[in-house]
Amino acid sequence: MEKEKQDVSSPRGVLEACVREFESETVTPENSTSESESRLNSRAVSHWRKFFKLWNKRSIKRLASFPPLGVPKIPRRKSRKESESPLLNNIYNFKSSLVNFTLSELQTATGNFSDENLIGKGGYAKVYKGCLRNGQLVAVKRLTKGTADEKTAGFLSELGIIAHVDHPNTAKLIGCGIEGGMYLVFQLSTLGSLGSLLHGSKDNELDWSKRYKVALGTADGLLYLHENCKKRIIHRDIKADNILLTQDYEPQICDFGLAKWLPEQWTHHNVSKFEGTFGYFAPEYFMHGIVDEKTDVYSFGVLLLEIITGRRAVDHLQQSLVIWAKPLLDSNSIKELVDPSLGENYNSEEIDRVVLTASLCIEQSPILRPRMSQVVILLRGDEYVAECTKEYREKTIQRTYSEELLDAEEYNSTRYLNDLNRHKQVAFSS
Ligand SMILES: Nc1ncnc2c1ncn2[C@@H]1O[C@H](COP(=O)(O)OP(=O)(O)OP(=O)(O)O)[C@@H](O)[C@H]1O
Repeated sequence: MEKEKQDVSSPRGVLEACVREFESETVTPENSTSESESRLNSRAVSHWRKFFKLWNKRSIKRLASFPPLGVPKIPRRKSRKESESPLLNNIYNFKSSLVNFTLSELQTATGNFSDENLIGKGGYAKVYKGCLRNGQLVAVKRLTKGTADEKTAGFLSELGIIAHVDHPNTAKLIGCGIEGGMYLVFQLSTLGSLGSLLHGSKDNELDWSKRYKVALGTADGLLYLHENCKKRIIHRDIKADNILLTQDYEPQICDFGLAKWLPEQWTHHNVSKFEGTFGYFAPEYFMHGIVDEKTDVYSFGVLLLEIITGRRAVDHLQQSLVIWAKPLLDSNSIKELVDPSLGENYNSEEIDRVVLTASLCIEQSPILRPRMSQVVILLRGDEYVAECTKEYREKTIQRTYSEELLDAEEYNSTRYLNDLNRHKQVAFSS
């Protein structure tokens, strides 16, 4: 057991190293910047400890024989058909499988973009259900907002990212169209978005096992974007409306309109214009415009809270879910947190894991938030670790820019709540 504790490549080692790292980085009196921050940090460590206790209680024997942790291999999608547009091929390094649709093909598929086929409306686009000549069901995203230049920029930016993304938990782009407008054509996700199922008017279709599946799959998709995709991608708009569900409730991350590639050597990206969705913003994003992996982790934490509670990130009274949930998370009041429509029909071990993961992901200081590779371990627990392959790609733990900045700065919970309220006022004042 002692030997395993020392081994940072074992699952137990990874988690214990995290706890040790948190303890040494956060609660020593020398580097604690204020009393309140120290209290805040102790709370985060105690969240990790709670998780760890849970882990220890159930899996001590099996853990000893676990193989080192590996990242599952992602199957590559096979090519469908050569793109018909050499220009787009050259400029955007298109996947060879993407189709260039004519306007008349898209009109035929969507009943001339009829209202009956309108299945989604976002800030930038209208999305129509369609059926291609070969019978394939599609979602056609027609960019509607902004000047011609803004539409082109938005289209190219989303296309440039989504065309490089290929994972079971990301939306599947089939092709695009640039005749008579800007169109992106995706495989249809028949159940629509997680947001529409969680908050829609239909009877509750999402039992706990489906919600847990959605949480796991979304974490896998986001891990892929951050760490396993050809480019390092920050999504920047993770929310329930941007998680689509296939017929068997497999989640697919969609809407790469705000996504950013971060070159390896960049610590972070800075933005001056606020884009995204209020209620999901990480504090370092609205305070400093910082975009990196940890800003997505925060949004993912809010998404987990939505899944647990069935509440919106910001409700009709403009109350923030994070502010509502924080005291309940801190006191581990699971019964008060859980969506009343679930009753007691949930697996308490799974819900404990999801609640603790959410608590960590919404920590105001990015350094206290886990990375997506840690989130996947936290959410899946020992069942996942037991299935891990022998391959272990050791990665040096590099701190993200926002971790460095927030660590260096005194940022306590009173300031955080003040900032959150201030930004809420700004967001809703126009
Ligand atoms: N492939 C798809 N299958 C089914 N429904 C989809 C698909 N793609 C999008 N939708 C629906 O359309 C909605 C809007 O899509 P999307 O988020 O891509 O648009 P947007 O204008 O970029 O939105 P936002 O304002 O969030 O940026 C989604 O929430 C979803 O309900």
